[in-house]
Amino acid sequence: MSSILAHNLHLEFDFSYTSFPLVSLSIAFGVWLVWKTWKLITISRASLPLPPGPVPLPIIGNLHQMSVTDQSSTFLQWQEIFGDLVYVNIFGTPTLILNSYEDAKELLGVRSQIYSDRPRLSVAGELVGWNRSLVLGKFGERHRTMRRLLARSIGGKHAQSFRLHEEFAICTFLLNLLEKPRDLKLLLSQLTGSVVLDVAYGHQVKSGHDQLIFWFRRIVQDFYDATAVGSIIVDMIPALTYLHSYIPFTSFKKTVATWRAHLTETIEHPFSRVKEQLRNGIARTSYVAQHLSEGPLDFETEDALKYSSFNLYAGGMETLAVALSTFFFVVTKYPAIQQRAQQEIDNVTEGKRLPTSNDRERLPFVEAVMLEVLRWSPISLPHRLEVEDIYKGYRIPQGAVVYSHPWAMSRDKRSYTSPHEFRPDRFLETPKEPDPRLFAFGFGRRVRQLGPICPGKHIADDTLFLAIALTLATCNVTKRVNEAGDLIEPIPQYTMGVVAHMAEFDFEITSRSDDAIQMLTAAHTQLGE
Ligand code: HEM
Repeated sequence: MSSILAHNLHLEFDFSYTSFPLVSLSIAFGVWLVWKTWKLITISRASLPLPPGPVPLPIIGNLHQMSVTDQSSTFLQWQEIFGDLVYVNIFGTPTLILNSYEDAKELLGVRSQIYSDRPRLSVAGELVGWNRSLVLGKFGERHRTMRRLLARSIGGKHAQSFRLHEEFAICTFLLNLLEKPRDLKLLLSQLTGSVVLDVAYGHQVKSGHDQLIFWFRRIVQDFYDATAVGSIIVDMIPALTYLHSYIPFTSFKKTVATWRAHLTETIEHPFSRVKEQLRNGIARTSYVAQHLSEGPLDFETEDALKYSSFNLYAGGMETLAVALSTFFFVVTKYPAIQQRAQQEIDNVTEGKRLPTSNDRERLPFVEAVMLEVLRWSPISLPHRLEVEDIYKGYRIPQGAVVYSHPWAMSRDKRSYTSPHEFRPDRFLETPKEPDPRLFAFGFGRRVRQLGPICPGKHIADDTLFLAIALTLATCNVTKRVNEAGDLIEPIPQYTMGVVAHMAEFDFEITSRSDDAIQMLTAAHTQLGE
């Protein structure tokens, strides 16, 4: 046995010894081949064209062609000229606009591993501190930890444990709106702020002067200011970030310090309060309470929990409010749609109780109204490509900011007939037109939702449905009559910004019956404990 082994060893030695020059040669050839192939690939990659787009100017690129107030219209015009993939350069930052669902699904979904980072914002991110949050943080392990925590608490069926939170906030909203219809915008932001703060921290908003809502509104405003025109220059030329610290007495430094202090206060305070409530055994069900009560968390996990909880307000407050203001607009404008949906609800509840989420399957038209509302006013957040990519024969440079453009997807004639019409039946006919939830909540890895796709989409879906169903069940929304006695026809107008808002419009709201008010009041009292 041992001799066989020795023989074999000897043979092996012999073989390698005699062929040494040959082996070295083949290694050298292999290295040369790899180098040559790599060179060829990089040269051929570099020679690939960028996707088509408008001609840029030196230094500022296409900045001068971007509308500050109506970005979407500019994108739509470019789509007409250049097609679904449009490439622009904004002050040196390569930027790709994805106008079709298929391209967004492939790049941001299938290739999410390299397309899930967020653009760097020097002022709001690094200087103020938003870069530790979910929405502006670097895509990596910390981001994944946050997403795991969220998925385990508010993702999928877990979202159902917050339905009573949502009902309370909606009943409060409707009772207030019936008293002050002119305050729709304010009351909507109170409603949606209240839903997300209750989900995040178990905090019920009971008055218009809520301290937590005040803090959160303040940091959102700070964020908008920190990403406004002046700050964008710093974002484009990051070196300026460091310059600021050498310029003495600049008011900018003070402003940034104030923004930072606001952010810290808003992140720390509600989190500590839940901890205290847990110690005293009085914490309500919430995202933070659920995770903290599972036992002591290590430092990184607790920090991830803290930063992801504060992001729920930033992610959910305005988006929900925009969708609901679209709903109020369409029921004002299209009375026939309102009556048909009310009839459907009355058939199920017989007007004797309020509709709940359990009625959803028996309210297909109300569901279709909700889907059409989502289709009408979609939003998106930019992604950032981490390494160079090739797609459809085009080179997409590393660091490119990638925008999915959901307005183009929702108005795409290839997917929707008469896309500019508000027509809920499109989701009831056979074949059904595509469900807008496929793009309205963004793109990313769908499996276990670890990519940047909206983590609050189930909460949003539940809240939208409930708010729409409860409003239709208890209220009549009508056009206002002007002094000459004519009906004021609402016109759909959006003000574009980070999120597109429905411009204010005239409407009247009355309760459908005394019973409706009683049911709302009873639910509000019962749930507000
Ligand atoms: C109608 C309502 C809503 C819409 C249309 C919406 C839509 C979106 C979209 C398009 C994104 C960007 C996804 C991407 O990067 O591709 C997003 C992200 C996000 N949403 Fe929502 N959302 C809604 C409601 C909510 C709610 C209620 C919450 C919280 C409970 C929430 C929390 C978030 C957060 C935290 C992010 C950032 C995720 C990340 O960067 O990983 N959203 N949402």
